[in-house]
Amino acid sequence: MAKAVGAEPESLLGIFRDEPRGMRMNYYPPCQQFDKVIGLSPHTDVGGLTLLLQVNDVQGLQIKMVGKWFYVNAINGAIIVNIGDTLEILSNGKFRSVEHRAVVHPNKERLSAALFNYARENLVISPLPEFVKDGKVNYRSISYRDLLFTSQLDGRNRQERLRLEQ
Ligand SMILES: O=C(O)CCC(=O)C(=O)O
Ligand SMILES: [Fe+2]
Repeated sequence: MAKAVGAEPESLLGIFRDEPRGMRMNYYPPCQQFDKVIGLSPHTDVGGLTLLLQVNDVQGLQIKMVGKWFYVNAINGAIIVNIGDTLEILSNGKFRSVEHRAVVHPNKERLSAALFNYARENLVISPLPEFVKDGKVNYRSISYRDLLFTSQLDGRNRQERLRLEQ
């Protein structure tokens, strides 16, 4: 990703190397009233990259694009890679975190496992100079701690609040 903007890979790698990882296992029981409930509310992940596996190959992950929800339809056993808010800010918006949610299946249970990579807890996150073209900084700085603790399941609101007016 750093190479995509002509930067040294170390500029991004250095931020996540040897830092904590988190893993979440999600279990979604089947629900006949699948159109009236939600498995996991719309949100973006907070960290760098998320590696996500639909453990028992039941689809349920959806992403929002141009105001509409779409199934991801992942290949069986494939790992889905999502971009998180930290990476969006570091990359000055070159890579955008994806708003996603999980829906439930009417008669199949669903399992997913997500591996998150986090930044150093005392890091102040702001766009890396390598990603700032023409001096245009698109995001306010925020401590990683504050970003983490303002995390809520509220769609893309968190990083939209950090975007600077153009
Ligand atoms: O179950 C899924 O496919 C999504 C899980 C997820 O978004 C998460 O754990 O952050
Ligand atoms: Fe997520």
